[in-house]
Amino acid sequence: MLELLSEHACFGGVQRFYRHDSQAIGLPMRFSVFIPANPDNARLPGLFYLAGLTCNEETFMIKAGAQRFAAEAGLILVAPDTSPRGANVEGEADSWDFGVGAGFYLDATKPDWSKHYRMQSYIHELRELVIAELPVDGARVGIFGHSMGGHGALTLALKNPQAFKSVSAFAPIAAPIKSPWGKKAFTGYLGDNQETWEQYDASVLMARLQTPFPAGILIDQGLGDKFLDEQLYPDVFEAACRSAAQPLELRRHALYDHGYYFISTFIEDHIRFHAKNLTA
Ligand SMILES: N[C@@H](CCC(=O)N[C@@H](CSC=O)C(=O)NCC(=O)O)C(=O)O
Repeated sequence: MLELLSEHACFGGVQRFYRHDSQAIGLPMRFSVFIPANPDNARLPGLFYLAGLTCNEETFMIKAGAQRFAAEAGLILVAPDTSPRGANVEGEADSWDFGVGAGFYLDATKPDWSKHYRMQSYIHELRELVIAELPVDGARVGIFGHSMGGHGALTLALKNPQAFKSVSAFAPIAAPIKSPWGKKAFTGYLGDNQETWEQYDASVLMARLQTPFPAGILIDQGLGDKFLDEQLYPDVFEAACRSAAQPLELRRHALYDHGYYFISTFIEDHIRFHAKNLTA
């Protein structure tokens, strides 16, 4: 059951914040939704946004400026939190890139973490929930995200193309097996066997892809991003797309950094990309 926490008129539609008891996580979780004006109560395409390290369910709705364009396109936006809250695992709040605010959109297997840190399953649960409880058309759901959330969006879509029919990302952690953030998260949540990490590496999944996304994948990357060289590896994902014959538009932008000024600059293009793919 959904508990409505707050509701705000926004661009002719409504911005809402909800809490619910998650079965996948085993704890209450929060998420946000933007629903455009929908006088006929029609089923509308839905677009999930997965946020990055240190973010929560509010960050995207407050900072990205997406609602204006979702209102124009007739898209419902859904933004989950980035980790369980209140799991009380020892050390879970000790660093900003692991634990609280850093669930990495995977299902942990290591003891202590495996009980609640199940964000991959949670995103699927939330998808089913918004289809059941809100006017989201289950046949027209897309996904995008930023940094850790870009990694989440790419891996969830690549593994579940029937669930997520359109995918894009801002500055994704595109080859986490090579990235210090990814190595820390995978070691902590999954253990030392690197073969188990591959199911959560977008570049590995892309290299093995059987059926490309016909509408292509859109990625924007700032060249002034301080995390680009050490953490993100868009070139590795680009090479994997080439080998899998996956159409990819990877746009590299001089000067832009890793933050929400970058995202808000290009958010309109992403909303239009998904609206086109999900209404075709
Ligand atoms: N605290 C960190 C910076 C954390 C950061 O930059 N988080 C990004 C996502 S990074 C990858 O997932 C973010 O989206 N932050 C929210 C925001 O409002 O910018 C540091 O000290 O560098």
